[in-house]
Amino acid sequence: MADSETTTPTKMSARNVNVFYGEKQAIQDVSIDVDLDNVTAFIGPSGCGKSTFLRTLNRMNDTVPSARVTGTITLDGDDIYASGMDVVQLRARVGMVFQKPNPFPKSIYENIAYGPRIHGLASGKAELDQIVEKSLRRAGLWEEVKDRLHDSGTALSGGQQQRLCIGRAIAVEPEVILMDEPCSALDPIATAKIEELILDLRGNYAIVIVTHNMQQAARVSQRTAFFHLGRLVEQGPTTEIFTNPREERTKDYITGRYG
Ligand SMILES: Nc1ncnc2c1ncn2[C@@H]1O[C@H](COP(=O)(O)OP(=O)(O)OP(=O)(O)O)[C@@H](O)[C@H]1O
Repeated sequence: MADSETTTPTKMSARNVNVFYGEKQAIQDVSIDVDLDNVTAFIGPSGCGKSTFLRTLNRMNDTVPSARVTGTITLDGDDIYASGMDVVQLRARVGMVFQKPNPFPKSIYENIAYGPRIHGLASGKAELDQIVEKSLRRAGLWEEVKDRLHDSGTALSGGQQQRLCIGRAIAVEPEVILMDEPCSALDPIATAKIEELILDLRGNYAIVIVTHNMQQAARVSQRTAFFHLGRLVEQGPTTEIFTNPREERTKDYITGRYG
């Protein structure tokens, strides 16, 4: 199991959150806190709403015309659905890594430099170069790409592309990183590298990961939330959820009885 959870301040809070796609309700009355220094795993059977809920945390659901969110979600106490919220800024603070690596069809350097440039984080080329190096180092990719920064990001292997996407998220200095099944398109070696990276990043960012892989949830997370049919059934320290779940449905899922 991953290192035990630490008691850390809450970074994000969701209270009584519902999500609808048109008439269909995909998330029902979910309340959960995301801690600053822990990795939180969302697990549950396909279609239970993990991705939908994850996407409420940086308003990615805004991009789906039929989606509607009710309830309250806060980041450092501020309502992220408040009318004055700058969504571009929010998504820089709450970054996201997707299931399929999706680097821009640009150079490795540009993949990382783009965000800091548009957010005005660098005053010149030298500072931008530093941000690119620091982000690629943090993403565990620097040594592999430092001599070919101007090659296309899409020419990297799948695992390298995913680390590039993590580097791209890190480059704009996020506070929270949301990962939606970040390893599902990767082989076991590339997966192990991403898991190591998640453990390295822990403590610098609040991290939430959606995963279908129980072993992965156990390895990388300190908190686990189990979703079923759009509801949050149970949440708690990962060790407890995996060894001593309170709910029968959680036990059935983690022992592979359904899902
Ligand atoms: N854009 C959309 N429009 C309409 N319904 C959607 C949309 N996205 C998801 N849904 C529905 O919402 C429910 C939850 O889907 P979601 O993708 O969040 O589940 P999930 O637990 O992440 O599933 P999986 O593990 O298979 O990725 C499903 O019934 C799904 O069909």
